[in-house]
Amino acid sequence: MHKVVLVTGANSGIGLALCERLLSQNSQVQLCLACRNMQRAEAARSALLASHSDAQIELLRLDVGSLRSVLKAAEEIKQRYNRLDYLYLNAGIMPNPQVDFKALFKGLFSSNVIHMFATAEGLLTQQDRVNADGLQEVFATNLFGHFLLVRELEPVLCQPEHTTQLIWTSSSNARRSAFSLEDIQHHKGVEPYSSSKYASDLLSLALNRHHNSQGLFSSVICPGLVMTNLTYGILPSFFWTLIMPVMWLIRVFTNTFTLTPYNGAEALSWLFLQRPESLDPRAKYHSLTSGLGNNYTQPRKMDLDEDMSEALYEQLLQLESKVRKKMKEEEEDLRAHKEYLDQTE
Ligand SMILES: NC(=O)C1=CN([C@@H]2O[C@H](COP(=O)(O)OP(=O)(O)OC[C@H]3O[C@@H](n4cnc5c(N)ncnc54)[C@H](OP(=O)(O)O)[C@@H]3O)[C@@H](O)[C@H]2O)C=CC1
Ligand SMILES: CC(C)=CCC[C@@H](C)[C@H]1CC[C@H]2C3=C(CC[C@]12C)[C@@]1(C)CCC(=O)C[C@@H]1CC3
Repeated sequence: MHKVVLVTGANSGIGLALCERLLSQNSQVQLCLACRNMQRAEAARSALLASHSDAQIELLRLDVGSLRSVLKAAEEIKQRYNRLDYLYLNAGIMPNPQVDFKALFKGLFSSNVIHMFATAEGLLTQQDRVNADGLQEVFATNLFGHFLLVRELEPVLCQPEHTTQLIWTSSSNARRSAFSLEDIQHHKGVEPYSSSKYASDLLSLALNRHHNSQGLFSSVICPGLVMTNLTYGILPSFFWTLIMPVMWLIRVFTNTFTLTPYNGAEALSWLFLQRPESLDPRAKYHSLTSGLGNNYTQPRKMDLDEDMSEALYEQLLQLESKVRKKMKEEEEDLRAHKEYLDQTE
């Protein structure tokens, strides 16, 4: 039977490279590109069909940063497919990033320099905002929209007769100290990206605890530092091009500088080939590229706490009930308003 694979944020960067790699690995795979912009989704499909003319590629409108869009997309998925084999939770944003150049310069002369380049610890902050659903945008996009999608799709994902893999694109920037159970949306801090990625690591662990017995397995990957629209938002693309020789040199010391979307998608495509039961729920699977340009995947233990992951899971369930209630009330208000308008006409 053909494997059904859904990828969020599939129209560019690592998501698009993953689709390309999956089709090269298995031309029979049934791909669904879940994107918020249908024009970009069409362009991605055309690019994939140019190299894989017989590929089965469907498009789905999904804005993971909008609760209504997630619910609508989940309904559509349930109508289209009676099973999903892989759900790649890849869409992500890093709005208004700011590099601390002073810290970067200081770090260059410290013993921590490799760690700094690999994780961006102490180098990067972002400016978040509240979205139309009243949630912090980075949290809503990188974590909560995906969580709601998984919750809505549980009947399709949790089928004991076959396994499904959830695969989160996390980051080496995910850091415990950026995350707080008292502020899971990161209202107060300046590292919403790091917080949201650490939250995805915790959530993946909790999803395994709750759903492995139902055939659902969750993993997290880190693609390394990759040149994509996300990184072009941090520094302009011409700057990255200028410093490319320096980056190749740094790659000799830290294999996390994968640089191309193809290399960054290594761990995502490696996981496609693994038996989910054999994976370690406490490991992050890193895409790595050696100084000579060879790609490989390496699991590294994550700094996770079982109680913390359960507490986050509980909070997400509570937030889910709250937003569902709010959406229901809004729909009822709208219906009442329409009825009133009909009567007064
Ligand atoms: N590049 C890097 O160095 C690293 C990236 N990552 C992670 O990799 C993932 C992919 O990012 P990358 O390929 O680098 O960057 P890109 O910006 O190229 O890709 C991000 C993708 O997510 C989509 N997306 C963003 N917001 C939404 C939304 N609300 N609903 C649906 N889709 C959305 C984008 O769509 P659109 O084109 O419409 O904006 C795009 O397709 C992200 O989760 C990122 O955090 C992790 C570590 C390092
Ligand atoms: C000489 C040189 C390489 C300069 C660039 C300095 C910084 C802009 C980068 C150093 C480490 C990078 C990094 C990321 C962004 C750019 C850096 C801070 C990420 C945060 C991008 C998104 C991620 O998810 C993880 C990356 C870690 C490393």
